[in-house]
Amino acid sequence: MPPLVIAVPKGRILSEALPLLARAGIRPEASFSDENSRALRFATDDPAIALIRVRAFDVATFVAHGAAQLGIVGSDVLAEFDYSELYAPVDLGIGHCRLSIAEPVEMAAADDPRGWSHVRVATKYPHLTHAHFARRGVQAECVKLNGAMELAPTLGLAPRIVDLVSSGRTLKENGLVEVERIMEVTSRLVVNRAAMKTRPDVVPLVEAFRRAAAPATPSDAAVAA
Ligand SMILES: Nc1ncnc2c1ncn2[C@@H]1O[C@H](COP(=O)(O)OP(=O)(O)OP(=O)(O)O)[C@@H](O)[C@H]1O
Ligand SMILES: O=P(O)(O)OC[C@H]1O[C@H](OP(=O)(O)OP(=O)(O)O)[C@H](O)[C@@H]1O
Repeated sequence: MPPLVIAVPKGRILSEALPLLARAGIRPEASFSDENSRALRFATDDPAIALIRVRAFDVATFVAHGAAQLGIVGSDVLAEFDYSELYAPVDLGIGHCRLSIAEPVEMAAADDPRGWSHVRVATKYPHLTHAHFARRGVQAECVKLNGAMELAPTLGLAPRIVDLVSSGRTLKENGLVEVERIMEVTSRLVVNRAAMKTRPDVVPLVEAFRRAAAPATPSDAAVAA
């Protein structure tokens, strides 16, 4: 049987994913945690498990198509793609943020979201944005960007944005405020549904991730002390 491939996002999730992989008993070769390495596929100390490092938005695509059997991906990306081939059995409790609508501070002072009937929005999440506004009976026109959404209002690209917010610092430093939350986001373990049925090595690994993600209870801490 070929090695099981786990897709892990490069960028900000990687640093939070490393301790989680260690707790799940997955020990990658040293270059995996080196952001400067140009390698994309990495061995682990278990010849039956390999890791690939891909863009956060591509993790879902690799796993949905069976190119990787498991992956770590934000629930924002999962909701944006909505792949039926993906099963997301474990909330990994990392990558906490939220997807929100934001607009310039001055605009927010005189704006009432309940009065919106049509909005033009810059976002990396056109599907989620359309779906959210459609539920509210608002027609949304999306300008798709892949980053730096916060520039859109001041440069006249779109008066509002839909983007991820964590500390709120990026919004603040660009003169924007959050006016509505769309969803809370954490990273999930995703599994290719067909691989789950056909490969006996998938379920034990899902269980290893489940144990690795479980928050330590006070009694665990007492045992450890
Ligand atoms: N500010 C944040 N705080 C916590 N988690 C975040 C934050 N921003 C993004 N995330 C999570 O990390 C994932 C990847 O983030 P993002 O899309 O910004 O990619 P990136 O790490 O900048 O890499 P890329 O170069 O592929 O865009 C998101 O899908 C989301 O789940
Ligand atoms: O509320 P904050 O803590 O400031 O975080 C929010 C920022 O984090 C994400 O971008 P990221 O840093 O991943 O860069 P990107 O624009 O390249 O995706 C997101 O797109 C915001 O810009």
